[in-house]
Amino acid sequence: MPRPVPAVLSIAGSDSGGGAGIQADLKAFARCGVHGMTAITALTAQSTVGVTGIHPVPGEFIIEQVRTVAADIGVDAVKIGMLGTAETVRAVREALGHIEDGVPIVIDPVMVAESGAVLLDDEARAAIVRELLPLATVITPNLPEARVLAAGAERAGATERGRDDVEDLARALHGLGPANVVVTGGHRDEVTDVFFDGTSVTLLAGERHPDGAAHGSGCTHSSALAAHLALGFSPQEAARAARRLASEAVRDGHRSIGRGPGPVNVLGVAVRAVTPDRLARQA
Ligand SMILES: Nc1ncnc2c1ncn2[C@@H]1O[C@H](COP(=O)(O)OP(=O)(O)O)[C@@H](O)[C@H]1O
Ligand SMILES: Cc1ncc(COP(=O)(O)O)c(N)n1
Repeated sequence: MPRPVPAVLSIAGSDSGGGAGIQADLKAFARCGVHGMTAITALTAQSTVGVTGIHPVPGEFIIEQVRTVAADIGVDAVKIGMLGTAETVRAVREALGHIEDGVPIVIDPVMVAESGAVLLDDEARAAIVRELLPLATVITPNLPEARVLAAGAERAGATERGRDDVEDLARALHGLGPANVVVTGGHRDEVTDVFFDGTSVTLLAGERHPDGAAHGSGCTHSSALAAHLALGFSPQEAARAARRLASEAVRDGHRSIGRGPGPVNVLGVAVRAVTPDRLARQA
């Protein structure tokens, strides 16, 4: 029987502060109207201020999480976020073998949290490039992540040189094997996402919300993108929709939750808590 709504799987880390990672992904899936599923790669003890600990999930158990949901529910798109270690990358590569060929895969090569904490070691970065990027339908690095990945590409002889221009960066990253590249714009003044499909570059412009809250913006973006692919949108249309949703989530974000960069709020004004006061007023 066809699923009543698409089912989208996030393979990513948990953010105990509720702003990024798996927690952001499930909120983005709910906002997009798809059924969200999770295979957790690592637990982080994390707040808006920093990460105090990382507890990787054993590779075998990452594979088991994916195998279990794929066998019963099925998977219409995958989003991959924080991986942390090379062992985790290898496990995720194996886990993808339990998902049908042709299911779209979005990879957000998470390296550093908004708070500055490092979430990926060097060996893992090389493993992502080698094992996962060639499988991706879309990769969604932010500008610093794109620079790091492209530098690796140059060392491997995959690109020619000098990569400060974002469009050139997107082209260089396409050379690593993904079908499409989005370099997200949160770290640039004009906040324009750069989309490259191997033939042409499209600039996905939009409003900048300088006073918003951006912890979780990248996770929200890549999850919304995966959800839109599952819903049948083209990669470019999905990237446009994801940019809009992420930007609104930053705009509606909670600046005063925590002492660091506050969490995005992808559910926006649609969700208002039912407080005893509000309930009494309605009665
Ligand atoms: N201040 C902002 N105003 C509007 N959109 C933003 C803002 N910051 C990030 N975005 C959008 O959120 C998405 C994630 O971008 P980015 O912040 O670059 O990712 P990351 O969280 O991985 O650093 C992109 O679509 C980007 O354009
Ligand atoms: C578990 C986990 N995954 C990803 C991020 C990056 O999120 P962002 O760059 O949007 O702050 C994070 N901080 N924690």
